Amino acid sequence: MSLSDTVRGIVAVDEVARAQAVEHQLALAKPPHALGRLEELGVQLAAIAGQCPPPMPDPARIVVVAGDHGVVDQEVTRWPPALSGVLAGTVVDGVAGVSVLARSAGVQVVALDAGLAAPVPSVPEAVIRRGTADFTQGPAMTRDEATAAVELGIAQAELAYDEGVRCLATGEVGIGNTTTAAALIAAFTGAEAAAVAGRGADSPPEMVARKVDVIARALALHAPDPADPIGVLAAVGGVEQAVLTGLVLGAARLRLPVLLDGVTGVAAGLAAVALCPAASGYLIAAHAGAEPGIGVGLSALELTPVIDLGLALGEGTGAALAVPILRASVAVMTEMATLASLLG
Ligand SMILES: Cc1cc2ncn([C@H]3O[C@H](COP(=O)(O)O)[C@@H](O)[C@H]3O)c2cc1C
Ligand SMILES: O=C(O)c1cccnc1
Repeated sequence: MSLSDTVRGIVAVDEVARAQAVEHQLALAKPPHALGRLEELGVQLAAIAGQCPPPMPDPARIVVVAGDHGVVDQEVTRWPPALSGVLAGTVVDGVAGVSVLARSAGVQVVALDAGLAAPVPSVPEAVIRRGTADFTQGPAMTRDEATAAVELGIAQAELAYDEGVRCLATGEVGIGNTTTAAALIAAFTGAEAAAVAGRGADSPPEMVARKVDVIARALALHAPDPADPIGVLAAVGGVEQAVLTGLVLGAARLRLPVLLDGVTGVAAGLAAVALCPAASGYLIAAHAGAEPGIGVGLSALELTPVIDLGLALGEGTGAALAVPILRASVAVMTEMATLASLLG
């Protein structure tokens, strides 16, 4: 489905089911609110599904989108760009961090090369462009490429739905992508470059200072307009964030919960909500994470992360770990006795 049809097809989450779920939580055999955030998650899942109690978010799938970033020319990462393709292959081979954590949580992982600089034989490809341009010199990609990337993500959500998936999550690999994600978060929230640039994959302090300068220069060069989200993605985005924006919108259109993982997932969530505010109710922040852009983006989205384990790996690792907690929130609503049943 096209971006415009998808945006038109997104309806806000169901407030009737939400109200029923709030009542149901109060009726369960526990003091009111005693299960804390677990109760809020169950309520949100009910509002998303339009059903109380909500269905299990199973099977869940993390879509790991791989891309490369021209801005690595500005020395914003410690790592060689060739590592992006190697990491994507590791995801396919089932031995990446996200592969291990997803397996332990019973969560599916798929990898997709949407923008690696060079193909990797084992990684399925649907290439928007082979590496973006350095956004300190010009736009990272064209508007048409950004739109095609978003529509690729929408198609990934639709494919997952057709294969029975009932919870989606963002995942990524791409050396340099914490710089593009931070630039997007600054563009959508109005935050200063210094508030969003972080250590990424273990950048030393002088490199983080360079990331601040690179992001500030890009914002000054492009003056991205948050009211034009495709323009923002094209100017300072990466292919991963653009595809994952579509994954989020596709999930919302299909009324599936979607976990935002890490700084790239948060950037995609901001872009999706800028394109369609009604999508916001479908978003669940997987984890807090060490990247400062995550906190900045999540406050703008008014989301509270499910877990906080100090993760700084990306890939979708936080999303894998959050899925069992979503399941637990559903189990409570489905299986727990009510106070009335106990007290007769
Ligand atoms: C061995 C290794 C495994 C990773 N897995 C995910 N990332 C993460 O780090 C990269 C972004 O960080 P930066 O912006 O600093 O380059 C992305 O590939 C992201 O997925 C990794 C990074 C490394 C080095
Ligand atoms: O939190 C993230 O998303 C992250 C952190 C470091 C490297 N890559 C991603």
